[in-house]
Amino acid sequence: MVQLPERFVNRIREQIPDASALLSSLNQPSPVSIRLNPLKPDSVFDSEDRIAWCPMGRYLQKRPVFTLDPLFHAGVYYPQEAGSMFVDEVLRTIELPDSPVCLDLCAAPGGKSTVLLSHLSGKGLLVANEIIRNRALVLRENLIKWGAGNCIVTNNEAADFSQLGSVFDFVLLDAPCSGEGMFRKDEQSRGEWSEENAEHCVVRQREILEDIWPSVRSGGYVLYSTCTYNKEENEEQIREWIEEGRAELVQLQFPDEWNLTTGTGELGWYCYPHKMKTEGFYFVVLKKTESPEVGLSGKKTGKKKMREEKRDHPELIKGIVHSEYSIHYYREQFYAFPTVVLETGKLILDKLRCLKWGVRLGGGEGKKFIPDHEWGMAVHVPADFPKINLDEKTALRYLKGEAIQIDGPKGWVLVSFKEKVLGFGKNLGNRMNNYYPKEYRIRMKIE
Ligand SMILES: C[S@@+](CC[C@H](N)C(=O)[O-])C[C@H]1O[C@@H](n2cnc3c(N)ncnc32)[C@H](O)[C@@H]1O
Repeated sequence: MVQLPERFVNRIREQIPDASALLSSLNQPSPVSIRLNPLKPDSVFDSEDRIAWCPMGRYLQKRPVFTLDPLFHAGVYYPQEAGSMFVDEVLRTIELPDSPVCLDLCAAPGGKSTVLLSHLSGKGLLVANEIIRNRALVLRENLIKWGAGNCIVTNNEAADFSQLGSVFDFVLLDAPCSGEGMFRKDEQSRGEWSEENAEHCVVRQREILEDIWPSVRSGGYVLYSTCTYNKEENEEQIREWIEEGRAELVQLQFPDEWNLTTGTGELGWYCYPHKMKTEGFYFVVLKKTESPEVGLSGKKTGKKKMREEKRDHPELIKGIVHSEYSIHYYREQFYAFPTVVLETGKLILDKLRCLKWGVRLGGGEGKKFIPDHEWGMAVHVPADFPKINLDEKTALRYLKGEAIQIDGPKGWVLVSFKEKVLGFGKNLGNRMNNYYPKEYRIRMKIE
């Protein structure tokens, strides 16, 4: 086992009274937990223990091989560390408008974005952003699986958002950090830790917070979180914001039996693994008191404007009767986007680098229209195609990208497992062409 860094151990001994208990908990096995998707309800894991602060959260007795479970690929649940699920409890506590515009600024791989989308339950809009492109692609994959249509995925820097004006009612800033809270779950993170890196994180977090601040509307909320115990990256990071009157601290209260620990000066909350069945996690909620708000910037972005074109809707799309979504055509693809937040959606499409915008329905003229995988997975814009339910073994073969034989109607079909959609296929009669995206295919050997 990789040793805990000595300087970390020394600091923890100075920082917290029950340091020995914390340090020895880091050599225990990590709890395994998942969060169910309320948009794709299923009774799987019904008998497992519940997580007190997150109604959809479950502790599992042992770690399954998630890759080999078709329900995981269908977006029925997301494996997530239980401390991170406090985002759910916070969202239930604060008051947001009816159709809130939310941002998850450092979102990949997407765990907390799926909490936000579950909470929004189709209302408002979530912009899930990730600065590193490859990670942003993983984020997109996970959010496509989750199935919510009221979502945009962007690949931008925090400062880019200021072009939108003070548009966000809620910003989640799950900051890149020194990762001490992951020392148990991910041993490698012990080797990557250094004091210099932690100092570097402090500077970077500060810049991100400063850069995103103008994008929060006055009266809006910022949930700041990290997975580290280092108070310089946590309470010390936001103290100034409060002292300077830029924000006020949102007072949260939790039942004593949950065993959360307050940060110094009661600034925020810690999940400590020796006191709770979680990894290390810190969170604090700020309410922006500063005004005036920032207006839309007319600054040239260098990004080519996305021009919407008029096109007749192919037969397959005409079938969608959905008053809450409107259909748009950009660069040879049809998209469905929630109408109440369309203006914001178009603004984001113009100014930022979007990797996902509402629900991509597909493209191609007339009979040659090819439905997009994203449409198949979406719950808010249901795709009305015949469903072919597969057994587990065949479902895994489909997820590996194999051509399979099915007994069903010819043409486009939705392939499912236990009634949960996995993707599209085109049944030719003697075999079905597999339209499961190449980049998402299972590469693992299946016995
Ligand atoms: C703690 S992880 C996010 C985990 C994610 N919120 C979740 O729940 O799955 C922090 C993310 O911030 C991204 N990041 C790093 N530097 C950044 C920057 N300067 N601005 C915005 N995001 C950054 C990292 O690439 C990383 O994906």
